[in-house]
Amino acid sequence: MPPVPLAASLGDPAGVGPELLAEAWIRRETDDLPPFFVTGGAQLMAAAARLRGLSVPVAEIFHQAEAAECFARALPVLAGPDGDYAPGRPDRAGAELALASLTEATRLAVDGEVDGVVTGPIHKARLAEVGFIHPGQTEFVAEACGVQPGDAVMMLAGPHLRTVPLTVHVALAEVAAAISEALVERKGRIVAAALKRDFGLDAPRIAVAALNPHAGEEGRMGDEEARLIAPAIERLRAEGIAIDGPFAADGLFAPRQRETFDVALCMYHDQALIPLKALDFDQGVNVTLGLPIIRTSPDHGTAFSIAGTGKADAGAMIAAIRMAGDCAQRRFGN
Ligand SMILES: NC(=O)c1ccc[n+]([C@@H]2O[C@H](COP(=O)([O-])OP(=O)(O)OC[C@H]3O[C@@H](n4cnc5c(N)ncnc54)[C@H](O)[C@@H]3O)[C@@H](O)[C@H]2O)c1
Ligand SMILES: N[C@H](C(=O)O)[C@H](O)COP(=O)(O)O
Repeated sequence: MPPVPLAASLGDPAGVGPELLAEAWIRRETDDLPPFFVTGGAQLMAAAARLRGLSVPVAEIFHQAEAAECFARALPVLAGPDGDYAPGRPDRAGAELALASLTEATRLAVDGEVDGVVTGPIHKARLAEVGFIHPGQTEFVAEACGVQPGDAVMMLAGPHLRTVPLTVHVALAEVAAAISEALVERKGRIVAAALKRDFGLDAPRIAVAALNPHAGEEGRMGDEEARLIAPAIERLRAEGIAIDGPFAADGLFAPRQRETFDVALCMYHDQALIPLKALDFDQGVNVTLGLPIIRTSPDHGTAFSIAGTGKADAGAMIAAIRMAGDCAQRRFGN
């Protein structure tokens, strides 16, 4: 029986998503990628590949079951909404196409028709203009799965580091108020379980970053560490989770420190994403933990300014496809 494929959404069609999916297909053998297909946009995908100078035969398919069979000779694209390829020029029609593609890929995963979904980069402000009410794709996919947004945990993963932001798309001014013992405990448990189930780590080591400089310097620069973070860590340790901290965040990502943990639970978006993107931008994957489906995405965004120029690196997209396949294999044995 052919393997169950992955569904990939286009992302914003004016961004780098389509050309990087085309490049991933070209590199399917050298990079040993699992079969995937794109949800919608057959003409657009062909145009994106052409402009990047890639010879990619596009096969329009009418059912996901056809994807694995034709993947070796053509890039399968599920028949559906399409559009003109206008790299670097986002518009309303493109945002609608991005949303339709994401919705269909997610539906197929939720219905168990595909092994997982790889979401192309969307532009959140453009999507909001066409009725997307979620802070990001993480929360959209969570809702489609019937999972509370807080229980869908964003992890960024690269060859050198894995990080999880405790608070995500929250203004910096609101971060301290959003941190609670319950949130640290809830996300800590989800991270520990997911690294076991989907990443094959028997006893994942979690390092928790402090919020304040010098981990609060014994209360002189904030007390969230002693009041909220440390008690939650203690309770998780009592449950048998290998978790430690809170550690001053400035030293946590130094090379020697990185060897002491499998994932860093960080307090806010940039605390988690800056080290990851500094070290692993071209191979960084955004993966959602705690879902009944597998969902990954490249760590980068739409990069409108370089879309269609051939400058965009396909490494993160390729890593996202490979990671979705690896997680699916561990979880479903496909
Ligand atoms: N996976 C996702 O859906 C995802 C991830 C991150 C950001 N975003 C969204 O993307 C939009 C733009 O965000 P941004 O400008 O902060 O980040 P961005 O990642 O689009 O761009 C940041 C910088 O990195 C460069 N870059 C991005 N991808 C690259 C690649 N593959 N190869 C080479 N260079 C690359 C860009 O040219 C730019 O200089 C925002 O709406 C943001 O929310 C989406
Ligand atoms: N915070 C993510 C990043 O910078 O990589 C990005 O905004 C994607 O978020 P979603 O996967 O929730 O769209």
